Amino acid sequence: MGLAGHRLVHGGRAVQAPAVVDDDLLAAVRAYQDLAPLHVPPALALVEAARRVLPGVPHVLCPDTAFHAGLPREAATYALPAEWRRRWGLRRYGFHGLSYARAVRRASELLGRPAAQAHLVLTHLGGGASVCAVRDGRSVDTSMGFTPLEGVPMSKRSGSVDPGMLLWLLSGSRLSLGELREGLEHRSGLLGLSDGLSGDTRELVASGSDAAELALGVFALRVSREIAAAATSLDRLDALVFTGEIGWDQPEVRDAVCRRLALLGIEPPVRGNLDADGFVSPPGARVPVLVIETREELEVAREALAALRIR
Ligand SMILES: Nc1ncnc2c1ncn2[C@@H]1O[C@H](COP(=O)(O)OP(=O)(O)O)[C@@H](O)[C@H]1O
Ligand SMILES: CC(=O)OP(=O)(O)O
Ligand SMILES: [Mg+2]
Repeated sequence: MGLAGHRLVHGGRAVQAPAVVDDDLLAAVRAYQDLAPLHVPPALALVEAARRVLPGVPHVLCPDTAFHAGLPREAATYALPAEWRRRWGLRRYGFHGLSYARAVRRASELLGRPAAQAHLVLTHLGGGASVCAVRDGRSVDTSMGFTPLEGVPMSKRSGSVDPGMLLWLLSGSRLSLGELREGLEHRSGLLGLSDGLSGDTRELVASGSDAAELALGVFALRVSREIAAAATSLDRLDALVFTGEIGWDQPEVRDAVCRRLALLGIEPPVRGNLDADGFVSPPGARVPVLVIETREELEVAREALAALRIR
């Protein structure tokens, strides 16, 4: 028997754990697609096509949000009118959960400590970027919220910006809703910071221009700030974990982030890129720094199999 596993970035309230697809579930997911417009519509189109090509196998949706489903309420709640929160289900969900679930398991193997006892800060830096605090193996805070637009700057997405500025841009006839969305989702982040040069840190590091330096500087500041903030949810820091495409292949970014975190006992890495998951911190470092390759597809396979075994 076969099965097909699918990454679903936003499960909303419809899919809080890996679940086998049927028509009702897909209809429920469709209600959430505009909360992750870059991710969910193409994923749903793929699920529909895969169901037509492989009608005889179960299709399992594995949500990014599942890893954060148990966020403490202080971490999940926005300081907004309670009536709005109730009416529209406004809350912080968190994303990159498949990446974090696997990275926590790999980090605990490398640290020789059970995942259920691990206190970690992890950062997934790639097309999308986020930070997550893990306490006793569970997500207790994360930088992305209701949508994958909150938090640190990303390749082309803005991350958090002053909500008052967004209101100002929308008022009068400065920007339309469509223009604002397009700018925040496609022309911001590293690309916007570097004045359109690139959303890819490899090109920014190679460029060495003033605009590239500004982009990398803002990125390192925002990521290290979010890491320090995440650490306030932990009693101790067993390790800092870099993952995501940039986390994996950009030693200059890891170095710039770690240099800002001396107060947390983190030292600059002594190793560059690795061939396999491992340590980049010096031997005996007070806080080990780990680099773990993103393999979301392996986590999807694992979670999809587990979902079927339970049934
Ligand atoms: N150092 C980097 N290495 C790899 N990808 C990078 C790097 N810096 C930025 N990126 C961007 O991150 C994305 C990684 O690819 P992909 O995995 O498809 O994106 P996503 O994280 O959105 O799933 C690409 O858009 C790429 O341009
Ligand atoms: C949730 C998210 O932003 O995912 P990605 O980094 O794959 O775009
Ligand atoms: Mg990705």
